[in-house]
Amino acid sequence: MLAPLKTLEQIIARLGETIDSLELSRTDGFASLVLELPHGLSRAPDLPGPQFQFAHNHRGEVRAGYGVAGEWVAQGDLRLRQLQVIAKGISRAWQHQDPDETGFKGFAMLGFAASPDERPEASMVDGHSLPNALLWIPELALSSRTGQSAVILTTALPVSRERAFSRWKEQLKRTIPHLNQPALAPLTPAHLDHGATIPDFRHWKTLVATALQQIDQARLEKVVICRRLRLHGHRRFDLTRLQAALAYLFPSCQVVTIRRHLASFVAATPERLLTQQRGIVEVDAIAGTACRAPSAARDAQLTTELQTSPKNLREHNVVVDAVVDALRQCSRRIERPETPQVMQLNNAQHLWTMIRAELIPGMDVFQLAELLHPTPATNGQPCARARAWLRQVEPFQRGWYTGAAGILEPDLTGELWVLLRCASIHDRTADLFAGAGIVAGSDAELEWQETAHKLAAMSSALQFA
Ligand SMILES: C=C(O[C@@H]1C=C(C(=O)O)C=C[C@H]1O)C(=O)O
Repeated sequence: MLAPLKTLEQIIARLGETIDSLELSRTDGFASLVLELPHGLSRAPDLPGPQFQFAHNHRGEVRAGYGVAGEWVAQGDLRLRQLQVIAKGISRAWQHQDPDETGFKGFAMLGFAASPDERPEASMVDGHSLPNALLWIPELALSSRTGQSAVILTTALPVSRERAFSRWKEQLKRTIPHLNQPALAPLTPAHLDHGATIPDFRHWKTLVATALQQIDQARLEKVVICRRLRLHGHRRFDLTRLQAALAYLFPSCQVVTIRRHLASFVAATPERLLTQQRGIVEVDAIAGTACRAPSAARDAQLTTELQTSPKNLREHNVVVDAVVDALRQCSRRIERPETPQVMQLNNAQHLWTMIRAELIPGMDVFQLAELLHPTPATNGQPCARARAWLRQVEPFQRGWYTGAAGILEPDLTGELWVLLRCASIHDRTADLFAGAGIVAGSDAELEWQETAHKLAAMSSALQFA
């Protein structure tokens, strides 16, 4: 493998050779230059400044972005439509040059809070962080898939050659030397102090009882109640170690890190809101949860109980039905498996149905997100009533927890992940979030335990950070 400084020299030389292939004097739009990296990436470095990262161990995929070539924020019921209009404009005027024929392209990050009308900053540990909805084209992006990888440099137009060259060179200098650094020496697992959980267990029981009344009166079929747990570490949480621990513990999950200011939002989520590739969309319906057991026999028994539990199947089918209803509005054909599979993670197992649909022409990620978000996996059914009820009773703001984030391709297809098993982290403090679906037959204590298992995904990884 080339030494990092040698790689840096080569990439800067290649930038000099190829930059003139871009039409930097065009009056608007964006230009991206894609340059091959000599080796694959297992993860992207954590560097100061704005950055995002999506890493999926099993898929062997990493996408990361640093710096800002363009960013747009929105809030309110029209937030996705407003960002869609902007993205359509960008899509029409986004030039790419890929002189090394890597096949990679520039991309944006799209993410949004659970609710269109809350100001999530208030819920973040340091009091300021992510806007309600954000579309962000990074100045330097890294993309790696099955051992092949590229760095993608992007600029807004028009720009002079000198300015683009010097900005890109600076970004390369601060990033490339940090690629594929040896793994950090492990630390001893840290003790974490548990701060408050909101709601506390007493309040939780009242919330579940009130939800069950709503369900009994047929006002709601399902609603997802959440809690927030604050943890304090004895050392500053290190994001590189945290990402490595999450990737190791949850190799089939998407490890998401988003940082704009001081606080970072980190998730290891098993659930896709959607993957759109050309005319096909895939959606994960995940609902109905059991814990894992150390003994294989007990674990298998828990799996069977989960698969045959009427309460869990009811909770699950509400989500599948809602996803299918949403997709009917934009699809020619929908494939809906008859029985759910079980998705096993090391802290929990879930009923999981993957729904695939052939889309009518002209659909994009924004329209699909508008149709699908929030599914009853994180909100409830009926959707508007569950939302209104939660707005009244939920004792904290969810922020980006149960929102979604992912990658937007220049053709407006892409992939969004539901932001679960996550924390907002600043210095030594982390706010963790988890929820559980309440349907007829739910038991407050068991649902509380379920949230404890879900919280353990992040808290066990934080011990190693
Ligand atoms: C709400 C969460 O998880 C969701 C709720 C589930 C359930 O109630 O069984 C399972 C998976 C997720 O769709 C969470 O992890 O916080």
